[in-house]
Amino acid sequence: MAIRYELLKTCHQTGARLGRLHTPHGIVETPAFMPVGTLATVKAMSPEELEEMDAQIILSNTYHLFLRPGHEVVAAAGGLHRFMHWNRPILTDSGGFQVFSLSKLRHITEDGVTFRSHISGEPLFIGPEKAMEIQNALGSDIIMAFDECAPYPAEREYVETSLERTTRWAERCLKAHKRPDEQALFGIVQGGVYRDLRERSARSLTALDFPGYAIGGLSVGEPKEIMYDVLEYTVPLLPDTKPRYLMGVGSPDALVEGAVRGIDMFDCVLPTRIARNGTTMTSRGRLVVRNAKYARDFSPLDPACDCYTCRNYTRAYIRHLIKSDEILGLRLTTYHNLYFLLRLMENVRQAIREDRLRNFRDEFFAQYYGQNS
Ligand SMILES: Nc1nc(=O)c2cc3nc(NCCN4CCCCC4)[nH]c3cc2[nH]1
Repeated sequence: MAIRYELLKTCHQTGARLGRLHTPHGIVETPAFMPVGTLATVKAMSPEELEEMDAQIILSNTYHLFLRPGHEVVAAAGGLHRFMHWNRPILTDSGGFQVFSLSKLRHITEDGVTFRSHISGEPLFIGPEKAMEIQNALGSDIIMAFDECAPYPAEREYVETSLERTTRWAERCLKAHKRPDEQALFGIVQGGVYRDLRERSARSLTALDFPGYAIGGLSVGEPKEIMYDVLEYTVPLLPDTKPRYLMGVGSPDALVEGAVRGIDMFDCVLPTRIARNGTTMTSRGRLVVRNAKYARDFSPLDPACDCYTCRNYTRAYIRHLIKSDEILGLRLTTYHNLYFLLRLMENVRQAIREDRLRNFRDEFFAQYYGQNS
């Protein structure tokens, strides 16, 4: 078995669970947040800094690495872990979502998706078999089925046709996957915001007995309340002995609300992306450090944070760096934002251990969202 999920405890106050995901590159305590390293690097962070802040697992992208440098180059380096000098677990997304969010002139057929590279413009193709070939070559510990993430909003019949094809693609992925003992293939539940379609997708995929399940098709512009509704009726359809991964979700409220509803794994570019324009996450809410009001503020980004950035630098200095486009500026804000979310997930795990996640959520939200409202 490539991975083993150990269910340690279910929170009595909520549907949250404490787990341990055993992978060939180490153990992931769940619920866990996965920093996104799309191009084989978590932007502005070194692997040593990610280890220092206790990032347990990171995400990388099939689509991007297929285009550049090419999965054959990564394979020749000995795989993604060797290539990027990261020896903890890696999860790779399968490319479906990225083709739609990045490339032009894409065209879906039963075979897969033809598109033009957003870098060179050359015509390319990815389908289930190609997505497996690329991820097998990358050597990530967890790989994702090739799917279509239906847009939001989308007509019911579009979502239905799409989920039926995604299920057929999932079966083709299972057949094409060459290394099931070393790399765990997760199925991805689709179905948009239609309850009966979500149930159909979940039932079809659980019948195929994947080692883990992702909930896709969310965090694509739908209101958060709708996302939480979809989780309420989709998560219970997934086996509780296997990990559940909510794709593309990473704001503090959505991480806590997702954990409350039984999600074990999350990923999002949010913390690293907003850091690069000087927006930081603090225990008292978002702080846009480039704002003039911090020009002479010699306190840390977050007085309640003990990260490298908050122990050694001030808002005034970080603001100066960001305004001056100094590389150290975005490194410091990135370090802090990732540290903040990783600590948040640690606090969520502790709250589950103590059966008080609902209380924790209320206290955290009052601090994070209260002051700014
Ligand atoms: N294979 C696959 N299938 C999905 O349905 C999927 C659904 C997703 N939904 C998101 N949302 C990302 C939202 N993100 C928020 C911060 C700014 C950039 C976009 N990422 C996703 C990735 C996905 N990957």
